[in-house]
Amino acid sequence: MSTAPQLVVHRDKELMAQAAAARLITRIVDAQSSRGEASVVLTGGRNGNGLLAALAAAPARDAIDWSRLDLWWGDERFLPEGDPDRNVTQAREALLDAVPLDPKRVHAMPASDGPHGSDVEAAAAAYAAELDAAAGPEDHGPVPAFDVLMLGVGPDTHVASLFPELPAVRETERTVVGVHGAPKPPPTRVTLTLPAIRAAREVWLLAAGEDKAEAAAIALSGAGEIQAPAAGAYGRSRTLWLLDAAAASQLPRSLYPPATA
Ligand SMILES: O=C(O)[C@H](O)[C@@H](O)[C@H](O)[C@H](O)COP(=O)(O)O
Repeated sequence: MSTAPQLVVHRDKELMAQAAAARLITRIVDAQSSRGEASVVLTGGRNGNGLLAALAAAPARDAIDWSRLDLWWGDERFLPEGDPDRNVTQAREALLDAVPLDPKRVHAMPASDGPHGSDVEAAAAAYAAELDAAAGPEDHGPVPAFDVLMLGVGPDTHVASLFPELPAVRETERTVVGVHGAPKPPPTRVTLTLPAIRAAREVWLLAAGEDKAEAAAIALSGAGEIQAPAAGAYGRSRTLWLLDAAAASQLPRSLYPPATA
């Protein structure tokens, strides 16, 4: 059952990142107060890392009990450990190295020089097994019901490493797959699939900047998920698009309230 997307439009990308960070703090604190822990899926890219940097700078940052937060990734560039282009490397620089996380709860996707070597399919299968092991009886399938799963939106409407028309976006069974020939470098990646994304309680799509305006308009206009993967990304109880005015500039005004501050 897909949840209709809710849109929030902010003045500019800086304010969008700050507001999204504040929203994430509240969501994590609420989950931790009701369940004793929280789980969040991070995304790579400028908007995703911008949110993490805003979170690092947020005055209320440490309302989060970092020791009871599980972090997962929606995708990862299949590069050696520590490569500056890996999403986990950039997340560490933006936030993770500044907060007292429990290392056992930071679930980075395998690197290309890890135990699976250059076998990206084996790396994907290992991450799928880790997700399955973390899922509980109350979850819906072999993936934890993440509290928030965040996705940057590419100019071609890709999310995670699910690119239009490529095999990964067509996957209906596996939760994690390898990607070859990604149009956004590097070409080899590991990614959650749409079934895994849809296990999340809430899916937040981040789109800021003029270069996202066409993608947002296409994805929110009823396009199919194979041609526009962002259109297929929705949560079990909430699907939230967080945009800035530039990224929302091609959307019908009827889709969202007047831009908030
Ligand atoms: O590994 C990646 O590159 C990201 O996970 C990717 O899905 C990203 O979120 C989008 O391409 C948007 O990136 P920008 O925010 O930089 O436009």
